[in-house]
Amino acid sequence: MTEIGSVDEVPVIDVRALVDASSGAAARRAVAERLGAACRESGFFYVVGHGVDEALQTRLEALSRRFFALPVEEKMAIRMALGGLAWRGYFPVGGELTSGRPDRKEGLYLGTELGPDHPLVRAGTPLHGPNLFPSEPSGLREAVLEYLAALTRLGHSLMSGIALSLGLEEDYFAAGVMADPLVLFRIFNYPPGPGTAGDGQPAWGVGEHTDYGVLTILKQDEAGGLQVKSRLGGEVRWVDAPPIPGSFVCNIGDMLDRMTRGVYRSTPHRVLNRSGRDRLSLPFFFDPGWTAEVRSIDAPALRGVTTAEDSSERWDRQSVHAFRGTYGDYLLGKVGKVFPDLRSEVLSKSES
Ligand SMILES: O=C(O)CCC(=O)C(=O)O
Ligand SMILES: [Fe+2]
Repeated sequence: MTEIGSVDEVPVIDVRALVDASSGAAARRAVAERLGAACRESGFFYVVGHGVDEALQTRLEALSRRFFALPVEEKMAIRMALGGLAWRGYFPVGGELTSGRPDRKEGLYLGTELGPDHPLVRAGTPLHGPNLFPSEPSGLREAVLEYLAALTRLGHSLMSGIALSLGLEEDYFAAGVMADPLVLFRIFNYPPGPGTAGDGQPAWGVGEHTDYGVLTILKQDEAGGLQVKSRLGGEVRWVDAPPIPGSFVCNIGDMLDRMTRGVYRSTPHRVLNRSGRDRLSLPFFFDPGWTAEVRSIDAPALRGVTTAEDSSERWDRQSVHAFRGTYGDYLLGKVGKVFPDLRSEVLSKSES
């Protein structure tokens, strides 16, 4: 397999063999080994050879830019408050908090399109339901749904490699916690702006955090600004994960960290848009099913590993390893912190 190179500590991995169902076992295992190494070292990696149609990506990016260019009143026609329990819609700059501070970004919250008759929607399950698509620009709905289908396929392919890297059957996740994945998707626009906030701190597009689920697949534009907290060699430092044409940046989330007892790391990251223009990014979150029980995995590659407890070093000082329950329980505990205005509405409805 060709080595494409790496950007600081974030390797670039050609995943063609995992995506192509006709590839041989040895080629798949070779990719899996590289994924496993990246998950242990930085928890971040780029993927190329992923097979996601470039024309679809270009179309989605152009439509997203047209949406964000609309006057804010028009965008607010699909504000998140109207999405209710499904947690979908638009939020304006400053509407989301990470690490307790408002982020310098606006965004559109999306996810798997579920109609009112879907059993989870009927049961009033938070974060499940129909999307709130804008009326303008037309075509955004179709592009989003096509992209979600393509990225869901890619998510399963990458998870088959991650399963192999742990010495598990390829379908371990697809037949288990990812059988009915919770797919959340966001389109963010980070406006250009002051490098610092009023208190002299950097005006973060997104503050330091880890992602909650299993795997995040991020498409970012040319502006750059994503930073990853590297701990390679025992030294903590922030490294850039700049855009690489044709690639996605992937990182693993808290649930894979939890399942692997801290061997595969959900690594903190943050965004600062220093480009002087808008920065568009599209993170796709591939998460365990809402009712999936997340526990540590008995994998050959993890035998004899004791849990690496890192809560004292974590951005939120919380232990993912102490967590017991379903992914839905975990996520509900988190979302209220990032959208305090919506918290009471969602939590009170889901309890009733
Ligand atoms: O926009 C980005 O580049 C990253 C966003 C992110 O980290 C997140 O939404 O969890
Ligand atoms: Fe993130």
